[in-house]
Amino acid sequence: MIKLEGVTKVYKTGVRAVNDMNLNIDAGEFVYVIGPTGAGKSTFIKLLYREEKPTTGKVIVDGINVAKIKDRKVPYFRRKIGVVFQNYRLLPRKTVFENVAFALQVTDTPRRKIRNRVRKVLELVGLEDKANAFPHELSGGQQQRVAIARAIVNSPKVLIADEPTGNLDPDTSEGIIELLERINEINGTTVIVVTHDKIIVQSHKKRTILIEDGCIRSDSSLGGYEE
Ligand SMILES: Nc1ncnc2c1ncn2[C@@H]1O[C@H](COP(=O)(O)OP(=O)(O)OP(=O)(O)O)[C@@H](O)[C@H]1O
Repeated sequence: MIKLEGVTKVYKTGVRAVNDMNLNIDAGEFVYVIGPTGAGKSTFIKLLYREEKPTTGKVIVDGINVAKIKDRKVPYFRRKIGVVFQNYRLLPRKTVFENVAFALQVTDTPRRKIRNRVRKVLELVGLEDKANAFPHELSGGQQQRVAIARAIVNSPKVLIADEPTGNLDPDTSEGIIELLERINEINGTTVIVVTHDKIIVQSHKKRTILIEDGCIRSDSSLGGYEE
């Protein structure tokens, strides 16, 4: 589903954020990406959803060479990939329902279909009773669940979460990770989670990729990592 071939990213400032990276992630995998601050984790995932283009090398997502996508086709490509961030990034003046529906409205889906689909994903994330609430009326964990619902409403093939539990307490974090695992299992979505949370990585025993200085230092399918 995801393939990196000799990928290097050098920013205009001269910083080499990703350095000759090679990687394969199969459809349906659940992968943690860990590493110290500044290691290149965010750059790695930005390359996947074409927020950045590689300086050299190839990034292939679902058979598509990401750097070759024409600018006007980027929105179509992005429907294959749902992205969730640490700070939720919800629209503050829209309700939970509207925040999730928004992602479908831009795709011209009929209204009835939108309603049914949004209800279904809100049920999956456990927020069916919060459809009419505004983001500020929700806890951090609930806001992250809305962000996840929004990210999966278009049924993407890949779901990327960049520090999804960074602002949450341990119990709430565990709930978010369990939800991401459920989406992986139920929908077969390929899930990539960037995290600093050692407890989560050590306890969930999923494939774990350690990035340091823009390189993959270890890649363990058994989960966990060596310090
Ligand atoms: N737009 C940019 N322009 C120039 N340099 C950048 C840019 N974005 C990131 N960098 C640099 O690239 C390197 C890798 O950054 P990146 O954000 O990918 O690391 P990270 O592993 O996600 O870090 P953190 O865990 O702190 O989020 C860092 O040295 C950073 O300063």
